Amino acid sequence: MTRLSVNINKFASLRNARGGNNPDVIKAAMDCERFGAQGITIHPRPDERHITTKDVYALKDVVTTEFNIEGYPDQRFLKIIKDIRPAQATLVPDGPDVLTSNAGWDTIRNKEFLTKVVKELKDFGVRVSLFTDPVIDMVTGAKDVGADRIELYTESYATQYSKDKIKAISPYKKAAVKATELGLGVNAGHDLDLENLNYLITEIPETDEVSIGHALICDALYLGLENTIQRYLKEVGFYK
Ligand SMILES: CC(=O)[C@@H](O)[C@H](O)COP(=O)(O)O
Ligand SMILES: NCC(=O)COP(=O)(O)O
Repeated sequence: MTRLSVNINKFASLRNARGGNNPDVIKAAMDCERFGAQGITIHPRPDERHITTKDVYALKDVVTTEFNIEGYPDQRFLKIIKDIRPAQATLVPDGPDVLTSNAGWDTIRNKEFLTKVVKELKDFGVRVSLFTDPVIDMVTGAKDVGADRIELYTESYATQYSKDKIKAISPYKKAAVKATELGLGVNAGHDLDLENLNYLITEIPETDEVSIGHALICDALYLGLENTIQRYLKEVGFYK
């Protein structure tokens, strides 16, 4: 069964636009869980453009489902993980100034660095997932550095889905098969939405978890948060 983790970054983007506490990010996390989300994902970027360090510590006390914290493993991030001990840390190779995540790790070139940080995080009792392009060598590299899971970076799947979904999913299926062979769990995320989600899950049923933020929050503006989460749960096959 694939689990749905709701990425709540965009609640914080909206809140930060006015500097007050509307919407309340902590309440939003609790509501997402109440409405059925099986996890909460955040990506506390160094510039605090959305989720702030203060949010991270406040969320620790309220998240009762799987807490997944994403980020580049610099000293700030490592301290957050050490203090919070979430269920999962997802490492992304983002520079501090990217608009949004735009690539998976080169797990071969960064082997030494990743081996060190993956071990450090696993020693905290945290599951470690690496944001990875659907490239076999990168999946093998993720295994070699000691990761527990990969998170397939689904931007190119999402972009190509409407033109040729069979072609779009093909490298992802191969990467997921390889990951499973190697004993790695498989997560997926980035630009997943109500259009492209079900096909991904149908073609890669071994997907352990999807983390979805941008499209889900946009949908919630029209459909309401509870209804939207229920619709995403339906797409991941929760209501069979
Ligand atoms: C790793 C990943 O794909 C997401 O965390 C994505 O980067 C969302 O981050 P933003 O909300 O900052 O775009
Ligand atoms: N890991 C992906 C994520 O958390 C959300 O990505 P998006 O749905 O905001 O593109």
